[in-house]
Amino acid sequence: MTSLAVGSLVWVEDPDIAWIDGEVVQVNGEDIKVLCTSGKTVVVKASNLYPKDAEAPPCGVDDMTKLAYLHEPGVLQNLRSRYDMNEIYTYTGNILIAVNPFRKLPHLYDSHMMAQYKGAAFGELSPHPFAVADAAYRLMINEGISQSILVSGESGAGKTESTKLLMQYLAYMGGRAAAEGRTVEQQVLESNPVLEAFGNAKTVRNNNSR
Ligand SMILES: Nc1ncnc2c1ncn2[C@@H]1O[C@H](COP(=O)(O)OP(=O)(O)OP(=O)(O)O)[C@@H](O)[C@H]1O
Repeated sequence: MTSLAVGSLVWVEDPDIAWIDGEVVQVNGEDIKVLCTSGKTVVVKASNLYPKDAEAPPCGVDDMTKLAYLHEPGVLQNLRSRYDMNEIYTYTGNILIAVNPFRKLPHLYDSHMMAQYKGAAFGELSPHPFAVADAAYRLMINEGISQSILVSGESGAGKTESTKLLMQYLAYMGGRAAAEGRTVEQQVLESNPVLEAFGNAKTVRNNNSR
């Protein structure tokens, strides 16, 4: 980190909460004394400090490319600010980051939401898996090229749930014709529990691991 002066706002690694913010109170060569917001004072090497953006909005930003500093504490702070307001999705450019809410948020995924994302320009509405699915669907239709959506994360992160949402949206867009009173969308989504019953198992990180 460059230009460390007394009064600079910084992030310091913390053994309990990963990162804590504080203010530089003394500079002694490479050794920097920081008064953390917890009230604790620590002495840290300058190379282990990260600048904190004093002007970052308290409610976070919906696309992390808007952050002044795209380092680990900055990214985690932004995701946390948004999560605290029940905003579980955040973009980094055209990548969607999902933070597992571990509770049901049905208002985020109803048919009204799907209708809103239909044809909306990417980035115009709040970050959402429906926006990613819509962009892929439109590229497939308009360019006639196969599309892939990569869903990655550790066990229990929410890959299966996110994939189901992507499937839900693609089935909504592509399968309107009703057969035997049920739409293709319903039929595709109803096959999920059967596949999960045979293909999933409980692990220490996830009750419904694939
Ligand atoms: N968007 C969400 N809304 C509500 N609950 C969620 C959401 N995403 C994940 N969860 C919860 O977290 C649990 C684990 O998520 P999920 O099965 O999708 O993880 P995974 O990344 O596929 O894990 P694994 O790699 O072990 O299969 C879900 O059973 C669900 O309870």
